[in-house]
Amino acid sequence: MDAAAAPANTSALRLDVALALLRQAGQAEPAGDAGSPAYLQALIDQLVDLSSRDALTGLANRRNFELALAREVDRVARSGESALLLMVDIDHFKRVNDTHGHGAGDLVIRAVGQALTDSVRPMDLVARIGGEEYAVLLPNCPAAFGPQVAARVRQRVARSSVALPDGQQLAVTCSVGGAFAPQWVRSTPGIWLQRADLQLYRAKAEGRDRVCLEHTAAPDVSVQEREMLLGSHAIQDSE
Ligand SMILES: Nc1nc2c(ncn2[C@@H]2O[C@H](COP(=O)(O)OP(=O)(O)OP(=O)(O)O)[C@@H](O)[C@H]2O)c(=O)[nH]1
Repeated sequence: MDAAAAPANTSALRLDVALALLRQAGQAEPAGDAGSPAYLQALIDQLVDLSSRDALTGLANRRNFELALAREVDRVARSGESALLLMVDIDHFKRVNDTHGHGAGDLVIRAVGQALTDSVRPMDLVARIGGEEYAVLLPNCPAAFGPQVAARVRQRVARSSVALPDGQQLAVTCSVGGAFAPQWVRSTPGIWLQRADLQLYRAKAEGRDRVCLEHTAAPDVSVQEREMLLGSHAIQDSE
């Protein structure tokens, strides 16, 4: 038998914690002989999936989102396609927890995650990246569609009322900030995130339940991005 395909000695593998995690997440143990390569690969795949998802909403988690954002920055720099990043934050969420309890807060977080997923294409990535903060990454989103897409996301959340166990219906709104990745420029995920975050901050400061997008379709290139594109000498030369 091929050594690589030989079953591992499962008693030496300590699979119990991995299997308990799967059970806790409501997933079945992989089929097949425990210790066989197919079984172990399926187990690894399930654990990878678990470690990429947010436990409360099932959305992509921050780790998964950061990987996707870095990939998208590279893709945009190579292809020149435009991609939009939206940061979404539930408005006055603390009040929900304070007034209705954390259980209600969790229901709202789930409902907003679902509304976001329903408002974008399957190819877009919706992630929960903090308590009541989400990111939506929209590859191949032409600049002219940005305002429309962001408005749809905000409206979809505002339309969804959340049913609480005591029968109350809770209205929720969110603020949305967005920025396009600079095309043809090797930027960094951090700079892109910062730009979108700045717009989210504006949306909150201007009254919430609104969208703020970075103004220019081809956003200004930061000093750091210009350095990456042209080298620091070119920056000094042009100043
Ligand atoms: N129920 C629940 N609450 C959470 C979770 N994660 C964070 N929070 C709460 O989310 C609240 C966030 O409050 P703030 O950051 O003040 O934001 P906000 O009340 O939404 O105010 P604005 O964003 O300014 O509109 C805090 O009370 C956190 O405890 C979670 O997983 N579940």
